Amino acid sequence: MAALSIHHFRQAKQDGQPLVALTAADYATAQILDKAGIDLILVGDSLAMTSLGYTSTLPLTLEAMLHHAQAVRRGVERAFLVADLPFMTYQVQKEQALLSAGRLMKEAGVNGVKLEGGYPDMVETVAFLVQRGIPVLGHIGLTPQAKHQLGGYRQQGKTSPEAERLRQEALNLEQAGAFALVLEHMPAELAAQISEQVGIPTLGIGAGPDCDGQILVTHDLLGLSERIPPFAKAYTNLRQTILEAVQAFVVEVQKGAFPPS
Ligand SMILES: Nc1nc(=O)c2c([nH]1)NC[C@@H]1CN(c3ccc(C(=O)N[C@@H](CCC(=O)O)C(=O)O)cc3)CN21
Ligand SMILES: CC(C)C(=O)C(=O)O
Ligand SMILES: [Mg+2]
Repeated sequence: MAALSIHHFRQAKQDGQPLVALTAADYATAQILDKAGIDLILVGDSLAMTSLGYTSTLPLTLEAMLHHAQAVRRGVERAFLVADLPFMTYQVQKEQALLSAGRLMKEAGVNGVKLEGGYPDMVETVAFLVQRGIPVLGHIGLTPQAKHQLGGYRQQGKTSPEAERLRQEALNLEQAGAFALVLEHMPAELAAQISEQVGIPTLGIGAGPDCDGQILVTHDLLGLSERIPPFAKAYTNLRQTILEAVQAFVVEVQKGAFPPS
């Protein structure tokens, strides 16, 4: 199976073919997503919450991200593989971002990185990485690493100056060379406008149906999360399924039915 390249994303937008992206944090999940034909697999820093039990994405280290990205890499043959740059591994200066992205590419074999924010310094950082051959996925709207600045995981871009700022950030990130943009938790109409304005594809999460593709956290889709954001959808309830399987094992062992004699 041929691995997808950066060109697939622009082509999909031109063809009006919706892009599908999901997160993964381990080998088995990555294999299943890849088999299902997902276009992009993100080793999202949300794994700090879904897989590690933290209450935000802030504690995740670059070492922990490398460990998960390496596991995911072994399970992916076709999808374009992107890792989030963890909090404070890229914001200090653009050289820090380059070194962090470089480690993820060399030590985990990811195809690109995602970083949060479209403010002028971050746009410069994106250009710095792209010029040095690193595909960058932008991320604007709700940027979870800024939760304490934003006052929680609230929808962004609700006022008209805020919406205008996000439209400008999208254009600036496109100009800097980002190959696609994540639009998180913003009004559907704003995400639709941004998607029409930029030539690169947008991947929406809580950003309505008119993005060029959608991304979700796999734990939410599978019903493994304790709570899911208001915009997510659980397509199954694996918490319940796993509980029932484990309870069946407990019962069989306790009554001597497993292993069979
Ligand atoms: N499992 C999981 N799924 C995600 O989509 C996700 C994460 N984790 N972790 C990182 C961020 C956090 N996300 C979230 C989390 C909660 C809300 C949420 O509940 N929002 C409510 C209340 C916001 C508030 O006032 O604090 C809302 O109505 O917008 C939204 C996005 C999206 N991302
Ligand atoms: C939800 C996506 C966009 C993300 O950044 C993550 O999972 O960390
Ligand atoms: Mg993230």
